[in-house]
Amino acid sequence: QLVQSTFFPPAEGVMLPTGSFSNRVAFITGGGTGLGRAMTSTLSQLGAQCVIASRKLDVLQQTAEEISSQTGNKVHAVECDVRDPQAVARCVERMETLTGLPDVIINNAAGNFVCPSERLSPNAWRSITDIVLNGTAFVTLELGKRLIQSRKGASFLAITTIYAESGSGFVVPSASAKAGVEALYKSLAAEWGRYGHRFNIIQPGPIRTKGAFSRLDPTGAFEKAMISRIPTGRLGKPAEIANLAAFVSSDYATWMSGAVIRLDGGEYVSMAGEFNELRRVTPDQWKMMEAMIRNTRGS
Ligand SMILES: CC/C=C\C/C=C\C=C\C(=O)SCCNC(=O)CCNC(=O)[C@H](O)C(C)(C)COP(=O)(O)OP(=O)(O)OC[C@H]1O[C@@H](n2cnc3c(N)ncnc32)[C@H](O)[C@@H]1OP(=O)(O)O
Ligand SMILES: NC(=O)C1=CN([C@@H]2O[C@H](COP(=O)(O)OP(=O)(O)OC[C@H]3O[C@@H](n4cnc5c(N)ncnc54)[C@H](OP(=O)(O)O)[C@@H]3O)[C@@H](O)[C@H]2O)C=CC1
Repeated sequence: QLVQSTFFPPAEGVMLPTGSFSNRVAFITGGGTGLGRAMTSTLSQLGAQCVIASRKLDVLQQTAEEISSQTGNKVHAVECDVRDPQAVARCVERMETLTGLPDVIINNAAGNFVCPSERLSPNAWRSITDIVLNGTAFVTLELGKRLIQSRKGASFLAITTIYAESGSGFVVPSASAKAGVEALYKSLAAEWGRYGHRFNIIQPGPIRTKGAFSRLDPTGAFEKAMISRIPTGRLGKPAEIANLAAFVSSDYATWMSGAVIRLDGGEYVSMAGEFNELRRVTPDQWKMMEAMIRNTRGS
């Protein structure tokens, strides 16, 4: 952490009023681990009945039991590989039996690893884009059609990343798929408002989770450099994403649709600005540079 991080301590308590999600059902893909788990925990604390879905049923069940026993609200675990549209349909059928159709859908499941693009096999490309773009599309279309049929409104949220906008080397399948997810959600925000559906996007900056860090910084060599370019001087916390996701999915945000919200401690703008490296210039060096600039004449 950098010294300035003391100005920006994370508030990790639940932000919204108790009961904000009473009588609501939330469906969270990848809800068994990392950020998905944090979002599930927050929504459950706020009164939601949650359904979490991913490939590893044992992981889901453990998370579901831990959160349910803490909050007193039921969390259901449903096995689902989002790459398989038939598995998604079966998962949604199971959810309809358990809880009915959801009020809140969070497309959070993802796959990623750092890899020079010239080393990617077609299957490596497919494995990431299938989870991230096709998986999000299959979940969204399956639920969207059923919600439309039932005339029920819902809030859809996709978790993308700051490089969905800029692109990024070494995570090219993820960058391409996350950009596709953003186009999907912005497009549906325009098309499906008439059915009572909102679509929003959160772009997190780096937040320590086992899933992300083990695949994106396996040696730990890049963490220091990452933190040094974040103006608020620290990584994000899962609870910070969870509070924002809860707000975006809540009745306090019913006028929000088609929004792309970056939560990254300022990392994106810090990497983007042409002259931001001048942060390293010392006061004495500035004195000298200013004198040189002021002395420039006629050119
Ligand atoms: C430090 C953090 C800073 C910023 C973070 C910003 C953004 C973060 C975005 C994220 O999405 S983080 C979330 C990360 N979490 C996960 O990835 C969890 C799920 N991931 C997985 O299950 C695996 O990692 C998976 C994506 C590879 C999928 O697993 P699956 O079992 O379906 O695939 P396979 O193991 O069969 O592999 C498929 C295919 O890919 C090739 N491959 C796998 N790993 C690599 C690698 N490291 N480098 C190159 N290629 C790889 C593998 O060889 C297969 O291809 P072939 O069949 O051999 O051709
Ligand atoms: N942590 C970070 O720094 C950042 C994370 N993000 C995004 O946040 C989200 C959560 O990531 P994070 O919590 O860090 O990482 P995790 O690895 O913990 O979360 C990924 C989740 O996706 C699930 N998943 C993967 N493949 C599938 C599949 N085929 N079907 C269903 N579920 C699947 C995994 O469960 P299982 O293995 O059981 O299937 C896992 O629970 C992702 O969208 C990621 O891109 C974005 C920017 C930064």
